[in-house]
Amino acid sequence: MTIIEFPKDMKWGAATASYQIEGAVNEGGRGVSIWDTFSKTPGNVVNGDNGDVACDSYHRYKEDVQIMKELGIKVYRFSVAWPRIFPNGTGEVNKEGLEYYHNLIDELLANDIEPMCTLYHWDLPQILQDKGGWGNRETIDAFVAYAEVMFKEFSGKIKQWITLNEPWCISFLSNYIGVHAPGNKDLQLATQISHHLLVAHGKTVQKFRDLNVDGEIGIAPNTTWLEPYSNRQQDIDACNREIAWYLEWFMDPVFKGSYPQFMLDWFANKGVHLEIEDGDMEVIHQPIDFIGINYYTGHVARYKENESLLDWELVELNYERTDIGWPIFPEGFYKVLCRIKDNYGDVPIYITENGSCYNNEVENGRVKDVGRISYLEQHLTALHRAISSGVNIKGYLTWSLMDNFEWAEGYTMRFGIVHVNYRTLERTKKDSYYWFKQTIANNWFENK
Ligand SMILES: CCOCCOc1ccc(-c2cn(C[C@@H]3NC[C@@H](O)[C@H]3O)nn2)cc1
Repeated sequence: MTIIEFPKDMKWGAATASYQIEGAVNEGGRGVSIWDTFSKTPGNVVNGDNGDVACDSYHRYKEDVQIMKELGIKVYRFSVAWPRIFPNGTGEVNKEGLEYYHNLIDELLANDIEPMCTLYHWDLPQILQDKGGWGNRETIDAFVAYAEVMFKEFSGKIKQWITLNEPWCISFLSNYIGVHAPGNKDLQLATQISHHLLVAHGKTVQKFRDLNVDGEIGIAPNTTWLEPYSNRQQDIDACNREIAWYLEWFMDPVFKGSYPQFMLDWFANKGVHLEIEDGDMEVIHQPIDFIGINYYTGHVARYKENESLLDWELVELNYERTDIGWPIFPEGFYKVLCRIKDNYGDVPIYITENGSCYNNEVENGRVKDVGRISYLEQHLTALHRAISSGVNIKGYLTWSLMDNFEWAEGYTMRFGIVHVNYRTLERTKKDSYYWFKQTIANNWFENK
């Protein structure tokens, strides 16, 4: 038995996102988002699920905040739906949208919970997509204008801001692989979008500084880990390319002011020509206050010529998997955090998403999600190893507070520590909720 104890100032929290929990898509003056369009296009989402109702948090946020308060979290990460603030993407501000988020934030503050606000968690106003979306440089300034309204409206209430959630998903998953909205399958477009996203991030950080907003600002890349199957250089290089595709492709421009040259060369060999305007890299290279790191899973892989985009293949070693099929790979969590420290030094890091999919249902009023508790034990141990190795971890927010709309998987995949009955919208705290509550209260847990 080993006690895993965290630093005294560790901030514990939970995370959600607007399109995944709010519902009320036609209320409060909200405009249409690309996920409304994508989810209602047949074949894109399992069972044809969509976010029309989701967890109905738009109406039930007070109940949700009480669940957070009982949990004992210090910080709650949520995202703002851009189409609630600018229904048409730009132009007239929707006051009802601002009012909803004031009500949510006031409820959090009244219960001594700090709001961590993600400005963009994938629900782009459809009207902007109709004009090219993130593939159109004009969307950059539309995003900065939206962020400016949010900064001016909520400065003083929100002290931690995240510009973009998972830029790899926004660019490559959604515009090259094509399984998320808007569903393009174009490497040139996706790579150019990744650049526009970084410019939007940098210009937003500049605006944040210019407005002298009280608080901190960061960005939340999603990460993965590929462990080389052998110590052959080709296996090591192949795994490095995939890890860099999620991490250094985005964080090197932010922290070093340039893209990784080996990745630029790789994309050039695939016919990609990145349009970089004068001053773009300087704008992207704005100092930020923290990084939000999202980590779920890793794999073992090896080089395979002409296989997929980056010439690697998975090697099946029968790791235990969660119900969504992702291997349970806590070693990768530890290693990617150490890689971030090696790359970028002591930048403060919040784990803004880590969690697992287990689809246990309610039985006699209880949800025995033992798999999720085991996942948390393994990944919090990996996190503790990283802290012990000198990684500057400031907080851990689990994904997710509650079961919700898991994008292309719809409602079939449950990531919450609170179960949601999507027919009745009843919330049921899972065994993992009580385990996490005790861990937060103790600031330690026992590894058996
Ligand atoms: C068919 C080929 O497919 C290639 C990989 O396809 C995916 C799909 C999904 C993910 C994915 C989903 N999540 C969880 C979310 N993070 C943000 C929050 O909104 C959570 O819901 N993280 N990563 C990655 C890769």
